[in-house]
Amino acid sequence: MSGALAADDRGGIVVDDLAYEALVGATRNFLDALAVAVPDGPTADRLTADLAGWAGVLGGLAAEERDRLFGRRAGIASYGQAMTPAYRVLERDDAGLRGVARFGRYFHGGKGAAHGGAVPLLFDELFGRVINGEGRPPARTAYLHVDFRAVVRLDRDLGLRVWREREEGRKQYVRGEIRDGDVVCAEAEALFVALRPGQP
Ligand SMILES: CCCCCCCCCCCC(=O)SCCNC(=O)CCNC(=O)[C@H](O)C(C)(C)COP(=O)(O)OP(=O)(O)OC[C@H]1O[C@@H](n2cnc3c(N)ncnc32)[C@H](O)[C@@H]1OP(=O)(O)O
Repeated sequence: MSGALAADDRGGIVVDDLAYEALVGATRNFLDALAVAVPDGPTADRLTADLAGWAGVLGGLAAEERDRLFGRRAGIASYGQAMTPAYRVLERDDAGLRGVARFGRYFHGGKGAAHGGAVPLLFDELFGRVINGEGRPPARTAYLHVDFRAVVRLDRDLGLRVWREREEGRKQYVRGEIRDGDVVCAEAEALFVALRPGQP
């Protein structure tokens, strides 16, 4: 077993964050390879069977939402999920965060640029992380506005910045930007509304 960044024991299962981070990274590499590959029939059949086998293994390890790891491990890259482009938080406090992101080939839209839906997806993820900080009631996105200023190119380290703008009762406004060097590729603004007790 690899050394753990953090480990805990969940009903006899020892969680190893380093191993899980590597698994999510391997999943991202797989999706990037899938997005550009042209497999012949037998190769596609073999891969389909392998994937079905692993889906069965993982299916036998399913946990309740509160005990899952995917998107729930603050100490590892992208909180341990592969749904959004990969990111890493470099600095974070209650006011916001700075980090880096990389859009892999899985997020290709066309002509070398990232898919237009992947950009808001990343903003929503980052905004949610900032707004749903320690000790705050959970809040959901009410709206998310994105301005696409320049194409987001794939396989490049991009700068991220997210900051809380203002708060009005349950309403919290947040802004962010994605930069490629000095070029602002996308800017976003969102409203999050804190949930009342019992709200889903
Ligand atoms: C969770 C843990 C995650 C923790 C983990 C975090 C990881 C990432 C999370 C990403 C976050 C998401 O994607 S969340 C998933 C995407 N979002 C959703 O599914 C939300 C669906 N919508 C809803 O559930 C609801 O509409 C709410 C909760 C947003 C608001 O409903 P409500 O609670 O009944 O509040 P309501 O009275 O309507 O509105 C309250 C105030 O906000 C204003 N308001 C409401 N919507 C809007 C709007 N679109 N544009 C302008 N203003 C609006 C109202 O005018 C009002 O202002 P005033 O009259 O008071 O001035």
